[in-house]
Amino acid sequence: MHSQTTTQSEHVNTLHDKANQYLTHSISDYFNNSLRFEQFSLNACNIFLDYSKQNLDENVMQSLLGWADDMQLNTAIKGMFGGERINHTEDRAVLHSILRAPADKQKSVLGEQVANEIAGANQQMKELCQKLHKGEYLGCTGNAITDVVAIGIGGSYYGAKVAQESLKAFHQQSVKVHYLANIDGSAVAEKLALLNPETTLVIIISKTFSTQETLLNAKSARSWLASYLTNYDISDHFVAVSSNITKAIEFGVKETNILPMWDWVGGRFSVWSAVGLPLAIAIGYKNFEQMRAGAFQMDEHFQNAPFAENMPVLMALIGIWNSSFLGYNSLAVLPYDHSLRAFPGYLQQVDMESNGKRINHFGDEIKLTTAPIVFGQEGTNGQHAFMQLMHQSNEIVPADFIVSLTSNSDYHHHHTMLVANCFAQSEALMVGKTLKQAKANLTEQGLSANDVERLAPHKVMPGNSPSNTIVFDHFTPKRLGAFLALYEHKIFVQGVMWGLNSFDQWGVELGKELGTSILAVMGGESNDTLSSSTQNLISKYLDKRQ
Ligand SMILES: O=P(O)(O)OC[C@H]1O[C@H](O)[C@H](O)[C@@H](O)[C@@H]1O
Repeated sequence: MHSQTTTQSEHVNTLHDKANQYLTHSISDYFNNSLRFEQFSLNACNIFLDYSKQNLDENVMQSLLGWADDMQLNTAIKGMFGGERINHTEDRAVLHSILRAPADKQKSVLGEQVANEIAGANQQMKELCQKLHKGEYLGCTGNAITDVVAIGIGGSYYGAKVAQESLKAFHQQSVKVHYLANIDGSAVAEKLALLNPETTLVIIISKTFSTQETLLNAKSARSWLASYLTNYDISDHFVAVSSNITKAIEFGVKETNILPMWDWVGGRFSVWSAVGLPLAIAIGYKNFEQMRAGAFQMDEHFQNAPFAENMPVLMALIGIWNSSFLGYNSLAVLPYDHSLRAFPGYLQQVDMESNGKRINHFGDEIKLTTAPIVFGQEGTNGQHAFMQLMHQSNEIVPADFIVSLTSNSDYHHHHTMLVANCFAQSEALMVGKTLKQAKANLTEQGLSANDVERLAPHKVMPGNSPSNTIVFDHFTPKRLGAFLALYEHKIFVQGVMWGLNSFDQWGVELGKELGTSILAVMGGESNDTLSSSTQNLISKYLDKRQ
């Protein structure tokens, strides 16, 4: 399916030529066209995208869309949804989206047997949720489970965590769901101190069941349970979600308490599978299904809307224009919504772990800048921190402002101020402030001519920073599903355009390997391949080790 490299398209050269000219184009000037906002915004699945504050026009869009055709984006989309093994370095299909599709679609793509496995896993999730909510899941001392600790990291953590926080209004009161991801012992101690072992269920989530952090945290949780519940069989306090059933059983999880995963669901896209179990427990299985339904709605939009009106495709092309052509190598993700405060962290994994690569399908270096450095924080906190750099440094940082029109709380006047700040920031980043304006402001404030001259340059803001504003009414499970799928597909499209495999993560694997080797050195093994810096740091640690 990979018929050509990114740079073989003539549109790429055209876009490079255009970029030089657009770099000095004022975004504000696009608004001389009174239809700018109408023409550069769209609605899909109850999510509204305003991209009128981007530094592009119809001309650039046409080249980007032409390039998408050259890269056979349409075929690539069909390939992914149809179950082609597009993750070619691991020889796997990429089918997280099938988990949110109706059963007949699952059957036609995966066959009857796997479709039945999916249905079985869903049934298992549903029953477990119901049992917990009714207080019928009992711990070994006969008390009902009241708390669930989900142990997992990366994709086996972030999706469920971010969705659970976003959907607070839908939380079930009967069971509290907690997460443990970091390997730091302080995190473990803090979490376990809140819990009663008699009424705690531990869900170990690991696709491979070999991730160091997850296994160590799970072992510590097991010791904690065992030390309190001596003389009891604690196996009912464990549930596992994994594609490695053997290892989960070896750990001590009952086979009937293991929910499956499949190799065609990538970790960072796995919240739609049983990896979403803690989330389903937190919000109820019906709401979890609604979230899948929302994502399916976005899947349908993505597969059927013409590219010029296709939200994930447009967001992908805009992002590529910014990073690969205009040379803006970062993306600030700024949710003006407290419930989405974990979203920047989640997106860091989904985006950077997917597209933070420089080699194309043919094994050659990609001649374009690929994934941006994604960072962000909830508004307005970010305004009092890194946004200074966005206004006045010599970096241009494109931004995604994400804002809910309705408040999640009764403090409506807070919400008005929050939204006002969001709109003010995107406007200020675009408009900036000229030297002339800065001087006029200072003169108005009554400063002496000398002070006006001295201070004015410090008050200048270059402006012209592009941004998207993504707007929705408050989150429902369905809308959140659509929103998460929007970013998933955006990232997929970007991978196709850059000609890279968005679904492996060899860089992360190297860290895991070295982590294991260094742990062995700390345990007494010698390893002369390590640098003297690392050897000495290990010695320093060993000198102090308690
Ligand atoms: O689910 P696990 O096998 O424990 O993997 C957890 C995580 O490990 C690594 O960080 C991978 O890069 C992630 O994509 C994955 O989600």
